[in-house]
Amino acid sequence: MRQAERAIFDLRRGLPILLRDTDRSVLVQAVEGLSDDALAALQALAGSTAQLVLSRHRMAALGRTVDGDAQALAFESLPACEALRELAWTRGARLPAASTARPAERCEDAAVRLLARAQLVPAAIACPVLPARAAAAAAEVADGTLLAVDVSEALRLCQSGSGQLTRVSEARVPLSEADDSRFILFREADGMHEHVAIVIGERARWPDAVPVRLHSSCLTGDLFGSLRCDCGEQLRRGVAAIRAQGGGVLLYLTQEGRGIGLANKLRAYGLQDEGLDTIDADQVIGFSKDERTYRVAHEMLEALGIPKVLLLTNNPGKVEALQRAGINVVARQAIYGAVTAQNQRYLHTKANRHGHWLHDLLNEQGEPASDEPERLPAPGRAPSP
Ligand SMILES: Nc1nc2c(ncn2[C@@H]2O[C@H](COP(=O)(O)OP(=O)(O)OP(=O)(O)O)[C@@H](O)[C@H]2O)c(=O)[nH]1
Ligand SMILES: [Zn+2]
Repeated sequence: MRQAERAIFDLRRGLPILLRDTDRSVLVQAVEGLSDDALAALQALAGSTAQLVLSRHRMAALGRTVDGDAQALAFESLPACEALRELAWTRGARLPAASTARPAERCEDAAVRLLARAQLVPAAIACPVLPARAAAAAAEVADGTLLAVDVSEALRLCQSGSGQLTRVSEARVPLSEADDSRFILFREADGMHEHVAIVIGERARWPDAVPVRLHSSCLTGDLFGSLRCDCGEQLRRGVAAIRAQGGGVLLYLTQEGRGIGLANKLRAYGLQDEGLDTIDADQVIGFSKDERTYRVAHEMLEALGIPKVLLLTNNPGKVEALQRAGINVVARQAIYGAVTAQNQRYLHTKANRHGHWLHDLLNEQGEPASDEPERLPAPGRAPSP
């Protein structure tokens, strides 16, 4: 999958890539960072008029419910870059009347998925390469100017991730809440994403069902104590709760902003300041309510030899994902941060629209009612809230 992984870097740099299917090739580029000159150059190389490809979440934000995961929009007269950007992620933008939408073909679909994986706004410019221009495009591929990627490979990367993790390095790192901790770093095959397992206490003293927390990174909350979310407190309380039970593991997953990346999370915060909730804000930028998968977490638990866990979370999705992957989640323990004036709305949205188990906390309006572990049904059956 090397070409597809390389494509992510090119897209992030604002370069075009060539996606190749069996019967067609399409030049694609991120709308984010696009200039009018780059757009003209792309169309000249392909010999075709560009289309705008948007995710179905963005289409929904534009008021269109559509089939499929992405739509390709054709215009009677192609808008300038600035207007394309507006269509890609500005709130309140309207589709021009003289535009037609059709379900994206494989290349266009892969373009949007690659952009999401690159943590850019999932909106692409796509120009099918006309037969008369195929030789010119091939020449750019041959001299290394343009990266060509097989569309099946790109789709595979986006669907399943980049394969095996490598355990890279480790060290003892005493923490204020757990002075007997080790950090073990894992790297994904794409070389881009790294995740850390914080192993707390002596393994011989761990409970049979190992206390585990999956924590998705949140720069603003974890590092700076942002009051907009509950992450920072959950992180520290998570370490302390694991320590208090004799030790276990906190997996610190590089999944900033529920997988949309910091740049997009800050865009989403701007939209929340205009009145949208956390889910609708992500949708305006083109994302689902949660872009995370927990395949990496499962692989890390396997690498560490942990088949049976007590999971510290309020998120039913995490329990389900680990159970589906074959980890025996025997119990679930609530892990709360404090409710503040600034994060109250966010927590209510998590409870009401994400289905997080936060109602006890929010009803209490203060300290949690209970953080006793709650036993879960055997895998295969849905856990009760
Ligand atoms: N997109 C987006 N992400 C956010 C926002 N606020 C916090 N996050 C991210 O949400 C994630 C929260 O991660 P976790 O605390 O692991 O997960 P959770 O789904 O809340 O589940 P538990 O804490 O285990 O109950 C982090 O990646 C944060 O960066 C927001 O307003 N928008
Ligand atoms: Zn946070």
